[in-house]
Amino acid sequence: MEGVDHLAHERNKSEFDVDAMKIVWAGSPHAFDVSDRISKLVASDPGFRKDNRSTLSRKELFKNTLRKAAYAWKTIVDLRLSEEEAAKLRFYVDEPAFTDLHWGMFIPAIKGQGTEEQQQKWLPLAYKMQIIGCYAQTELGHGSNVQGLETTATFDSQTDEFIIHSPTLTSSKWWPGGLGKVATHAIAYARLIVGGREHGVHGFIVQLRSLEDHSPLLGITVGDIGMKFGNGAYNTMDNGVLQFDHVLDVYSIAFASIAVMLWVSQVTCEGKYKQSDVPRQLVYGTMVYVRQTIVADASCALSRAVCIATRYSAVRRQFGSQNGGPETQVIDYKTQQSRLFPLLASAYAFRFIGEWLKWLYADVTQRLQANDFSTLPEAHACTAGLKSLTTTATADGIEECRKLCGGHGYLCSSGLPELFAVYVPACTYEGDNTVLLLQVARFLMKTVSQLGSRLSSKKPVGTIAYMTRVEHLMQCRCGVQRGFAELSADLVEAAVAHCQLIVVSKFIEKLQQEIPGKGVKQQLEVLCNIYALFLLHKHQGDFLSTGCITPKHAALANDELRSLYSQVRPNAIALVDAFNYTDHYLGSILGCYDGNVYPKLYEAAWKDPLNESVVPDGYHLYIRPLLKQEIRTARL
Ligand SMILES: CCCCC/C=C\C/C=C\C/C=C\CCCCC(=O)SCCNC(=O)CCNC(=O)[C@H](O)C(C)(C)COP(=O)(O)OP(=O)(O)OC[C@H]1O[C@@H](n2cnc3c(N)ncnc32)[C@H](O)[C@@H]1OP(=O)(O)O
Ligand SMILES: Cc1cc2nc3c(=O)[nH]c(=O)nc-3n(C[C@H](O)[C@H](O)[C@H](O)COP(=O)(O)OP(=O)(O)OC[C@H]3O[C@@H](n4cnc5c(N)ncnc54)[C@H](O)[C@@H]3O)c2cc1C
Repeated sequence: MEGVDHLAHERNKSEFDVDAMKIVWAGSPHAFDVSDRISKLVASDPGFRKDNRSTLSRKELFKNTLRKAAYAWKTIVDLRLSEEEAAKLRFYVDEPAFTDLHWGMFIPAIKGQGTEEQQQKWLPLAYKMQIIGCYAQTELGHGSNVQGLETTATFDSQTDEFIIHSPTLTSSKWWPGGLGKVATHAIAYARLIVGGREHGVHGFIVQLRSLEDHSPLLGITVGDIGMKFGNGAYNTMDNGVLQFDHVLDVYSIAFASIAVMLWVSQVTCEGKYKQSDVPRQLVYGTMVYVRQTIVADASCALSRAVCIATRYSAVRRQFGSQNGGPETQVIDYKTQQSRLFPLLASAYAFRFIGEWLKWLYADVTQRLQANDFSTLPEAHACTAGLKSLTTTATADGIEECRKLCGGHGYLCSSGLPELFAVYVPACTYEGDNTVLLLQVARFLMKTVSQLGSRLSSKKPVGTIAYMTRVEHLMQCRCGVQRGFAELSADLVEAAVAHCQLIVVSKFIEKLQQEIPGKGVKQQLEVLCNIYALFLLHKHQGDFLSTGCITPKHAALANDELRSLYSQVRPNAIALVDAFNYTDHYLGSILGCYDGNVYPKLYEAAWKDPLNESVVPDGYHLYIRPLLKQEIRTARL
């Protein structure tokens, strides 16, 4: 029945202050206030409805996305929302669109790599959306290997301009989000050529389309690359293809012939290339920035799936009826708990590692401005490794949540298929996860000698076990006199172990902070222990081989895990309520707040266009002749 909370009995079991946990999850009272207010604003506005997406064609879907993006922008302007509130609104609208790349990459690239003069020119236009940008780095032939990009940018000292060109088919820009049909400008990455000499890959702001009639400019061929995984999902995004035919570009982002660059380099009016003494990898700075945002997004995506699966696991009953009594809630089965609760713990773990990574990025950015590059290698390794670890775990976790919901998890109305289809490219974009782990492995090879010293420092026992595991995995590999390439598969395992060590140790550090609210810290301690012991159980071979734990320890850890699952059980619904997601944002009948699933599933089925007629289109043409056929077959 509508209005009845079918999960009230579960909510009454909670042993902690849920409102206080909502603040912990949001990050602060202010952050909670903004999230709560904006999520409800979006949920209550029919202009942001999304329950019809699966019934739209690609063109209808894309046009609807443009409408929503424009409507969101009008809402932001009319309500004079702050940058923080606007970002939250775009998040809760929950539709991959060109705005992700405009706000998520184009603007950060100009802020991170542009000169003062370029920032003054481009940022006001971008902030007012008087230009729409994309990040055009990947090409048809190269994505992971940035130094293999083929697009060229040749400096013409006669005209003080750069000529951008796609010399081969494989140099076509391919994948940039927003490029296909919307972006008016791109930050295009190209090989800089000055005076016949090549100076590696740099970024250039290039106008693609007319601001008058949106037609591609002279020398620009641009379009969409076609349908992607899933039906709705990422097909709301116009990932594009772009070819340059000797396009004149006067706005290099990394170069300005008339402005001294703080960061990368400059090309003087006389056509001289001057490389300043900063690491060339600063040109990759935007990718580092986005990778740390993607870690925060992983906690959002995983928590969404876990919220759906947890609520539905409390609603769903199957088997176990005694004397005609109610059947057992599937959340009470130990197998369901052993699959679901580590994902719940991971969602919280990724939330806190995302907070730490945001601090690390801000710290390294501040140091860079003082020409202190000392923490750049660690920042790169951390953002690359944690992006890889959290997106892989989240993509796998969303799929596990679908399976935890049985058959109904496969319905679009569960919200899980769409969430999975939208989320899984995160394992590839912003760096293929294996390629990024190889970067971490390379960093570990260089710093493995320091691991030992870090072991001796006063660390909680749990962390010591995880540190010993990494050191052991590295020494087993480094000790073998074979090349990096030969050992790369093993070194990637050590890289994963290193990233898991970071997540566990930062979760433990979080618990050393003051955390207000009755029972809140206790719940987080349970979740931290579940995260750490679940991984120890999953990788116990590694831990046993270090000698850091014995088989008896491993067995005790498993017993403790079961006990921890029992401690989480009465608090599970409250722990997912703490995410404070509206039913609109969840987009899931199985995960609806009131748990009134079956009537909603049944009602939703009849809304499917296929049920607009009792007799389906095609019956008279195809089925009736089949049923009426007069085939004389002796066998039948
Ligand atoms: C619920 C749904 C949520 C949906 C998500 C919503 C929002 C999220 C927000 C945005 C996402 C939205 C849309 C998707 C956007 C996707 C955009 C993109 O994909 S942009 C393109 C991304 N491309 C890549 O990531 C390419 C990956 N490749 C590389 O980064 C590099 O090629 C490389 C693998 C790192 C190799 O580089 P290179 O060959 O130049 O260097 P090496 O020789 O390996 O190393 C030399 C040296 O430099 C160090 N180093 C490398 N990179 C960096 C860096 N970034 N920073 C600092 N240092 C770096 C490296 O460690 C080596 O050091 P040393 O060993 O000391 O020599
Ligand atoms: C949805 C989506 C949105 C995107 N948006 C953008 C965007 O806005 N802008 C943009 O510029 N790009 C974008 N991209 C492109 C994305 O950044 C690249 O696809 C990504 O960096 C992976 O590169 P690749 O496609 O070349 O993969 P490849 O490197 O070709 O990967 C193929 C396989 O080769 C393996 N491999 C590659 N190199 C090595 C190695 N050295 N050692 C071991 N294994 C290796 C990989 O692990 C993988 O298994 C997007 C991609 C997607 C899917």
